[in-house]
Amino acid sequence: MTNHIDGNKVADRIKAELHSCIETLEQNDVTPGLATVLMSDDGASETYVSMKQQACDDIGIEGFHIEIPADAPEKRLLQRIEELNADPTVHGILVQMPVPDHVDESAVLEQVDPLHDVDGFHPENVGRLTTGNPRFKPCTPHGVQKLLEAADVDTEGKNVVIVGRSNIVGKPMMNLLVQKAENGNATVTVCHSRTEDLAAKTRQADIVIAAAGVPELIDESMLSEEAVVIDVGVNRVDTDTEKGYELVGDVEFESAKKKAAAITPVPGGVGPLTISMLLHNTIKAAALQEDVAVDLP
Ligand SMILES: Nc1nc(=O)c2c([nH]1)NC[C@@H]1CN(c3ccc(C(=O)N[C@@H](CCC(=O)O)C(=O)O)cc3)C=[N+]21
Repeated sequence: MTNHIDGNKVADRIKAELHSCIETLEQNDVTPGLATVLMSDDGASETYVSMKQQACDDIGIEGFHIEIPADAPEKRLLQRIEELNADPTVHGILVQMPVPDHVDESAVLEQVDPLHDVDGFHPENVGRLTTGNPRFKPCTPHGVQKLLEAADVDTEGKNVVIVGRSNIVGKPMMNLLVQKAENGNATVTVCHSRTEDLAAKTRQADIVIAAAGVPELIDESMLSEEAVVIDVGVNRVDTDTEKGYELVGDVEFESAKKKAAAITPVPGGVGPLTISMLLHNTIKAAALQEDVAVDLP
């Protein structure tokens, strides 16, 4: 019987656990603040940013939403980030990716003060993650760990195949899973667009984490019996429905669920955890900057 892992349920539990941290901060006259910066014409980015701001409202984090025209010069974005770094009411800063082609992504990520970098994308925070002493775990990979934990899937000694090598999911996911730590200690293979015979690799996996951004790339034929399947895909496929698109994962869900011991859906799987772990990192940033001890879940 396949275990359908309910991301919304796990995300709601984590948000409930975060409430006590917010109360501790309030008792110390601290209101955590998260600034989201959007410089994009992409509809998906607007959706995600509004979801993040809504989640902040729900939990009591003060949200600041900044929009910069997609055709503005790069220096306008860099200057705005500099102002946010210096704003005492802002503890977390997230610049929604992707940024426009004319903007240097690395320059943007390095402009965010590492103590405000709630994505965990700043090189200093990537370095701390890879050396096993993370300040901020990137939200989606950390959310995947929370889903595996909730599904009682132990990663120790398991063969994990990550499909995708992005800086925001694949690579940090690999780093978290190889660490000598709880929810780590796995043997990890990272596959990507140049991998030969992908199916041969994924069929060896106890756990498959699909984060390639390719709609329905993984199907039943590519899985071992009782594999655990985590679908990180958030692909918008155009349809003639009212919404104009449907959200499709990197896994062909109806096919994969025939073989998987546990599987996450899209939507309703990893996405909600990305949001919850962003709230987690924002609370951690406020606690660090304001020197308040909180007991994070
Ligand atoms: N600096 C930065 N940090 C990010 O964390 C970041 C980013 N840029 N750029 C884009 C990706 C994507 N991302 C998602 C967040 C929530 C859902 C989510 O909650 N999705 C819902 C469905 C939402 C819908 O209906 O479209 C679900 O899967 O249930 C999905 C994707 C964060 N990202």
